[in-house]
Amino acid sequence: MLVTLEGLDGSGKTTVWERLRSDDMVPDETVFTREPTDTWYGDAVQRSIDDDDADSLAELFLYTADHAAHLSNTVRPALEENRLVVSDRYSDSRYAYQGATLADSEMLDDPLSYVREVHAPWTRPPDRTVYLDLDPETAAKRSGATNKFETADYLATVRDNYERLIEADPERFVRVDATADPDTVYERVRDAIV
Ligand SMILES: Nc1ncnc2c1ncn2[C@@H]1O[C@H](COP(=O)(O)OP(=O)(O)O)[C@@H](O)[C@H]1O
Ligand SMILES: Cc1cn([C@H]2C[C@H](O)[C@@H](COP(=O)(O)OP(=O)(O)O)O2)c(=O)[nH]c1=O
Repeated sequence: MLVTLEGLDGSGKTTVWERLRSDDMVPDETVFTREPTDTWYGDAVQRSIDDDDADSLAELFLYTADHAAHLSNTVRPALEENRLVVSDRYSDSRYAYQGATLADSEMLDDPLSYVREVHAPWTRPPDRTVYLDLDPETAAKRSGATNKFETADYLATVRDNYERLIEADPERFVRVDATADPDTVYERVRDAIV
């Protein structure tokens, strides 16, 4: 089973993901992974994140290349062995974030749909997605605004995009209130996974 953790920067995904790794209730053979990945593809993505002037379309394809390699090298092999895979960010991050960065593009009427279409023929959708729901102001504050994506204005558009994704696929998503205290958030996420 493939479970993904999604939400705005600062919503607490990595905090939960780290804690799940040492939880006895989570099967030992679980694969914990993330996007951007810790590979040279992920390094290329990181360079783009750090470049305030990066071309938005080029950036989409860097993230998408990283996703393709992540699927073939990590996610699909683990699923073939019937292992639980827990990914800190995955395809919905692209739909929500690049859907927002491309919002001003004159070439695309509906960037979110375009990014989904680019993935559709070859991606492997998650079986369950835990969405850590947080308002953009708190998200920007918690994340420390360390990169170009972490402003409340931009994150508001990203959040609207996540809402569109949830509306289109309500069965897959489990919404968790990320303003709750860390222990409560953690228990709700774990209950959604095991
Ligand atoms: N439930 C919570 N309440 C308050 N602060 C939190 C909570 N969960 C995480 N944090 C803090 O918010 C910041 C961002 O958390 P992090 O797990 O890195 O988020 P993300 O991976 O979603 O960007 C960290 O300083 C973390 O300690
Ligand atoms: C995976 C992914 C991340 N991002 C963005 C979100 C983050 O601002 C940045 C780095 O992701 P990440 O390291 O997960 O940041 P955080 O822990 O703060 O949530 O990349 C995208 O824009 N598209 C994507 O497909």
